[in-house]
Amino acid sequence: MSLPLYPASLSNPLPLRQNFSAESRHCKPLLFSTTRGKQWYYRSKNITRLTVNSRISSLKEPPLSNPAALLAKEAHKYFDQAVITVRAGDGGHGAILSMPSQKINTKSQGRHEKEKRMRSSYKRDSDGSLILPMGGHGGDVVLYADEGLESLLEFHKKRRYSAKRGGNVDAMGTLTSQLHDGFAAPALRVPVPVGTVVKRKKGKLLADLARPGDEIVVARGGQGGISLLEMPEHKRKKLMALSTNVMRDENDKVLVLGQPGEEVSLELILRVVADVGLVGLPNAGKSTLLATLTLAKPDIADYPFTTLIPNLGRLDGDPNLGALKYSSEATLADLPGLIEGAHLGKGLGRNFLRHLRRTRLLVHVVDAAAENPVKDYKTVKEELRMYNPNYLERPYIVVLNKIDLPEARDRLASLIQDISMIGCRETTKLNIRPKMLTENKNEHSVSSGTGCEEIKEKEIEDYPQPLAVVGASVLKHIGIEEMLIEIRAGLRKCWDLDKSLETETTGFLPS
Ligand SMILES: Nc1nc2c(ncn2[C@@H]2O[C@H](COP(=O)(O)OP(=O)(O)OP(=O)(O)O)[C@@H](O)[C@H]2O)c(=O)[nH]1
Repeated sequence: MSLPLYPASLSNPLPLRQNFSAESRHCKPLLFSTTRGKQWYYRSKNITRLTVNSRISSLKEPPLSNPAALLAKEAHKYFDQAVITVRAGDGGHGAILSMPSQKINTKSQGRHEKEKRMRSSYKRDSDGSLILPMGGHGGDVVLYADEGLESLLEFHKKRRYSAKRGGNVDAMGTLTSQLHDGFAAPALRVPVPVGTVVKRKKGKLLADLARPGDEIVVARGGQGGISLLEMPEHKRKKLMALSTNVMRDENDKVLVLGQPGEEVSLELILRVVADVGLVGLPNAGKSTLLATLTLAKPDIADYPFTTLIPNLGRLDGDPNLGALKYSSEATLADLPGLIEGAHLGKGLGRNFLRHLRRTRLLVHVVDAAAENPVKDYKTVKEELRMYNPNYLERPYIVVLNKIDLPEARDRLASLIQDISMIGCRETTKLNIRPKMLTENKNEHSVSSGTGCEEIKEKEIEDYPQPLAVVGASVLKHIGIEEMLIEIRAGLRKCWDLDKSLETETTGFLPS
């Protein structure tokens, strides 16, 4: 069996591919001219092995028995995590060519003149050797953050993404000056929601696509094969003076084959990116609040856990800012209700607590008509503290909802006072930035070093008081303006803190 050859760059004579084994480094390198310049090639057994591996890994993926039904029923389990396999396109093939036969019409032109003209029409390298066409590069696979997507559910329906292969060199066996490279296949661009973290399956972090338009090449397309000139052995020596791309023996034919595209399994993890996170017990009115303030259309119903996956809505800028109106627009995330024990995974808890990670301002929504609103409020705060104490350092406001109901309206004043008093006055700049926050308190104690014991021991009363406590009925549109004023003031405070932190670290005022 002939052994394939593998391309390597001139500057780095070791092959670029990670699966290339050490044994092949001992193979004798060969230098060829390609349309991308001179390139080294090595003989290797690995291409055959790579192809076999990729087939085995594709067989391992277990198909979902009834994906659509399962996803609809248990969307909350799947919306923020997915494993996919991407395969870049193989390179197109080069061609084996022969030099054109030179029948000379001596009547009209001299033999040397015509030969010279034909030779000069070929593409040549700087050292005068012929450049032969190459197979097209296989398409890369690129993941990019798209604002239009909100969850990773689609990736459970389709788990495999393959880019196109590069085009072959279109040749009839004879070298002509008209020959072109095979076409390079376009990259396969796969949209993912903003906030998607891309990792190699059980491996290292590749990218955090946190802003719209962020992108990463996750699999590179294979390089196209080169073309070779074939000549009977007795004429080969003469031809080698003209070009390095001369086929020396049958084994060289593998160089003409395009290289396989990379195939990788990826883990996608979605972390919701929102300026404001709505938190509260189930049925407190979080989804109704989101629907009132934004154009979002979340499911609203009179039973707990109507919200299964976070809903996002866009809040318009502050009209008082005039021409700068849109500079203060923000994203709101309505998270599923938290219950006691959420930090341990009760209810839908733990999965969703992590989605607060990238929010700046928290809005606690409390059902003021409930039996004990202060206890409900404390339950939610305690769950946040147990999951990640840093969440309690963040600026927040409290909305006492459902004040259209008499039982809420009658005790509103005392509720506002009681809740305003929970916590300490001082605010710290510490950990305001969402990106600096760690996932949970265990991580926190490892990563933050000094002072973590102190944070762990703090009670909810030791964390800052709310920026504001407002009464509202989001259903009946009571107190909405006041609530909006407080949300915007809270957001401005977060942005100001961000700026001052930036100035402290860089020493420059941000533009
Ligand atoms: N009377 C009254 N009812 C309200 C108000 N806001 C919400 N509700 C009702 O409370 C119920 C729960 O509202 P949702 O917005 O679904 O509550 P949620 O906090 O998102 O609930 P989960 O999805 O379980 O987390 C619905 O029947 C709403 O109509 C309000 O201001 N007044």
